[in-house]
Amino acid sequence: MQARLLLEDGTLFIGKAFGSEGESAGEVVFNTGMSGYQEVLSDPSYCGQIVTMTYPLIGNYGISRDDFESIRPFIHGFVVREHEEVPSNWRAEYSIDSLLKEYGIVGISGIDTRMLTRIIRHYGVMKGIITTSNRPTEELLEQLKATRLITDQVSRVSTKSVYGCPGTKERIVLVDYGAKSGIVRDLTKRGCDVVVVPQDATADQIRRLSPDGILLSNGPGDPKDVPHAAGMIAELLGEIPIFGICLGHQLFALASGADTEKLKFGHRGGNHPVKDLITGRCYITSQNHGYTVKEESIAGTDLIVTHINNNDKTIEGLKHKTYPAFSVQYHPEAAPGPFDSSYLFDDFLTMIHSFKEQNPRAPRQAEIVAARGGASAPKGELAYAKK
Ligand SMILES: NC(=O)CC[C@H](N)C(=O)O
Repeated sequence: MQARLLLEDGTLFIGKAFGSEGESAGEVVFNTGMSGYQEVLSDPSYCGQIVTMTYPLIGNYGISRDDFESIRPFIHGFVVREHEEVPSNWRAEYSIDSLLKEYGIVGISGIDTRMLTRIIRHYGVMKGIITTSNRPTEELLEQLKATRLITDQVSRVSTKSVYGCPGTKERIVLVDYGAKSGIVRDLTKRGCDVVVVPQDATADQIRRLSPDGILLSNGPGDPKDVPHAAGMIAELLGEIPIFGICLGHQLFALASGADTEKLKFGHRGGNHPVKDLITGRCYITSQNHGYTVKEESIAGTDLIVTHINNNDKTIEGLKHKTYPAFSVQYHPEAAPGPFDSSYLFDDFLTMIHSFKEQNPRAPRQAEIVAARGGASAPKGELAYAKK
């Protein structure tokens, strides 16, 4: 069956349909990973986007039970050069075609993904629509131009209720803006007692869980579409150690008074070089983001830039001058991508331990709060107290 991919600028690609039949619009982005398509498909941060893989052969090792990064894929379409229907790998349980069909995701193969990627690199990310229908192209283009892309992705992908991944060590509240399983894996591997909370959890709800640390997860869309997050983060900053990843990093920056902006075509893939400005060392990182923290917005805040991207020099890491809080724009949990940055989870735990040593009362925040009838801890009570 034929499928078409039409871009907002009128460029039309004609290819073959795979996955589900139908029609789907989204923001067209590209990912440069040479493998890891299953993790890409199931990364909730792609909610609302049509993803094209620049690597030409996709599907050859199939889909396996263990490689999902969330409970289901949220992407709005999948574009590949060549799609392999018959996976050959001992871990494969079914094909990418079956996965897309199961979740109603429209795919298109057989198009020139190099041309598509060059268009996006040149003109920036834009809206697109994939269809298996026969509707006239002019009609589709009009519809696409009038289409407003969704902005409520975070509430679509976040958990609706609190759940735990029990452990015996540090209690980490993971705020789920669209968290990848890899983050939970990295925490539970270290023995952490992980409690996952919905994206709109309030500071008081989080305090009541007595966390030793808070992890702000990755997630889809524009950080400014999650305005309630900044208030929660600002309230807990200095009271409980915080680590932000990707969207979590952007939200931490906004909560600290910095600003974010959209990149022309983003960073998506497993080979982005990031420089640690403190040690001078370069790390190859896994990335998936379209927004970034504005460099000029850092001045006047209490943030320090710790990492930059070696390709375009954009901000990749931040830390707070006084409070126990840091964040990275990339993915230390990899999935897919290199594991070079997994040490950041150890750094987070080290930060938690030193904060505890300096603030022996800190783990009993919930009691302090309860004793005050739910009001937050008084300023100045902790060494890292807010100004
Ligand atoms: N993976 C992420 O968390 C992405 C963050 C944000 N949605 C962006 O595109 O920049």
